[in-house]
Amino acid sequence: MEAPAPKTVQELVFEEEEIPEKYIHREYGGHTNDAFPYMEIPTIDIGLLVSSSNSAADEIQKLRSALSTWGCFQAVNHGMTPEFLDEVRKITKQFFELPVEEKKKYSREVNDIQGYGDDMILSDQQKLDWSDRLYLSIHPEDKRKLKFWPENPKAFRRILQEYTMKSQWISEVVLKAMARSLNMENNCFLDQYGERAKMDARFNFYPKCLRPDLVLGVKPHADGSAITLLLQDKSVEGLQFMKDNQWFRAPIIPEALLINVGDQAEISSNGIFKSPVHRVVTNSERERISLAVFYIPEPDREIEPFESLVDDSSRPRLYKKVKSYVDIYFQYYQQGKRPIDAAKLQI
Ligand SMILES: O=C(O)CCC(=O)C(=O)O
Ligand SMILES: [Fe+2]
Repeated sequence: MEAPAPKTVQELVFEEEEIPEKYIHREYGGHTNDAFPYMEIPTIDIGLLVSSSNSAADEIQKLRSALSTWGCFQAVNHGMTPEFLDEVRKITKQFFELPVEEKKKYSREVNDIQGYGDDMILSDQQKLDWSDRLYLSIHPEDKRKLKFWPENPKAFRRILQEYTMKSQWISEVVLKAMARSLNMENNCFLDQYGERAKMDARFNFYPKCLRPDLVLGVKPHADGSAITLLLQDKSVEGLQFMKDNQWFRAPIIPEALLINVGDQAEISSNGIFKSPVHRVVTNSERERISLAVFYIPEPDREIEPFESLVDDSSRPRLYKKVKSYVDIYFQYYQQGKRPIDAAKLQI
């Protein structure tokens, strides 16, 4: 007989008073979000990146500087209206508000990432994240597993389809601008990642937690993607980025998408762009949602630093060639290690 599926965090909140040991992070400092300073995260106008105006060059310089320091920026003027972003937040909330039994129609299978559920358990010592998720492959279309795509709320599939198309356009604009900012040919990232690069969506739900000082919504990690587009909750903070060994909280700009470098673009750029370590803290008063879209190279592509960014004297090659990075990623992540360390060359 199969073992019963583990409880989602939402069920724990309803049924149990004590926080189970596997969620408790002993090393976590027990601070609330407002104990941390805000990061100075740059805002970039996506419309300017595609324009031929004089300000385009300045914006591209700003992008390079953002991605080589914080590794992220707030994207505005990206073609999605604030009303549309609110609709995306609304279907996310509506899905997680459904009764548990209804959501379980979309439960992921034990060893598959797609579907609804809690943190995937890959190691015995693993600490669990205080969040429930719905993980869906959204592009290319033949990678979709529609049985996991909610039919309730009614608008879910239509809105996700539109969000997918717009996110793809934004990702391509950003990847081309990243190339130009390095004085390279427009399509070099896109060509390395392949025509059938994937996009996966992760809808995150962070229930309230009576002891936010003991748990983490998401443990510290850097993304395994090439880049990630994040739609934050409109009013509840929780996301934090690490820089120079200190945590900073990410501010909310309701109409912006927060875009960050993932490990694979750090590798392609030979370390010029930084894949930032980030985490999510929880909150005793309010639940929080977010939606991350990961842009992931085709699995059989070899990802390695561009030749033109390697120079034996001034900028030695920092990373090996990697393939199917996302597979090694999860093994490392769940043991609390940084997967990109596996790709580093000893210098
Ligand atoms: O919820 C957030 O703000 C961030 C989530 C995140 O880092 C992720 O899904 O990889
Ligand atoms: Fe992340």
